[in-house]
Amino acid sequence: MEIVKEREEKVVSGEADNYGHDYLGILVNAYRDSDEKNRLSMEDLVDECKLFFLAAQATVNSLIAWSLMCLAIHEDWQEKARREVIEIFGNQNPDSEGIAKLKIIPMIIHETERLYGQPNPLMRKVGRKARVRGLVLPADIDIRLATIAVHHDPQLWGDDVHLFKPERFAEGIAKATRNNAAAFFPFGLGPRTCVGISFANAEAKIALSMILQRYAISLSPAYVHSPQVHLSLRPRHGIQVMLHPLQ
Ligand code: HEM
Repeated sequence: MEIVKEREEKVVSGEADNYGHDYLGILVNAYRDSDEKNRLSMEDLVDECKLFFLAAQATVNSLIAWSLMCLAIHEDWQEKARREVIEIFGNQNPDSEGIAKLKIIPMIIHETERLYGQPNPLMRKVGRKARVRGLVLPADIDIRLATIAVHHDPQLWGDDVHLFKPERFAEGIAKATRNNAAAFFPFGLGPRTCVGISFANAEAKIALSMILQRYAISLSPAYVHSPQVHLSLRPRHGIQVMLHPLQ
């Protein structure tokens, strides 16, 4: 609320001529909308900020951490990924054109999302009685879609379901799931699919590329594998890796 106040004061004092063009600026604009019908309350503004912070921070943080752990263990994939990154970016910072060309890094990210993705089920309420194949769902019941169970189902992924095998995604998600959209949905499905999906994947691609450009990664002997269910699936004791500068 203090940050919002600061932005408002800058406009009042003439130091700035708008509330900013970032997400917070858009929210402050809506909070100050002259049309009461479109106006956002301060409570909603704060709730939006909390939602974006919680939904965006822990999730991407975990994704990058688990991806690094997988790369530290699977040195062959680390090497393949580094070769791709150097080929595309050299020692320059990743740009959007290069990010679109990455093939190996997205495979690694999807496989990490499959193995270490959202541990909490998606919740839905059944609006009206529905039949799903042989199953009758009465109106008003709550259902929970356990993403992590689906992502670890040997019937969908094979007996090697628990192994880190990015090659599953070599020809994209549709091929990996044999066109079954309900077999892989780390960001949810349908109208309420995560709004941050592209942003999250871009962040992970950039972070992994920049680390691989600079360091060889190996797992510290101090690391204890203990995934913990929280907002995201997080490493209970952190992930201790050793970074060896490449120069
Ligand atoms: C690896 C990273 C992420 C994962 C795995 C993830 C996953 C999800 C999932 C599963 C949902 C619920 C979808 C549903 O109920 O069907 C969701 C919702 C949401 N996510 Fe993400 N998310 C990630 C990153 C982000 C980022 C970076 C942002 C913002 C920049 C974000 C913003 C949101 C918001 C605002 C919602 C609520 C959407 C709604 O209810 O309409 N997420 N996310």
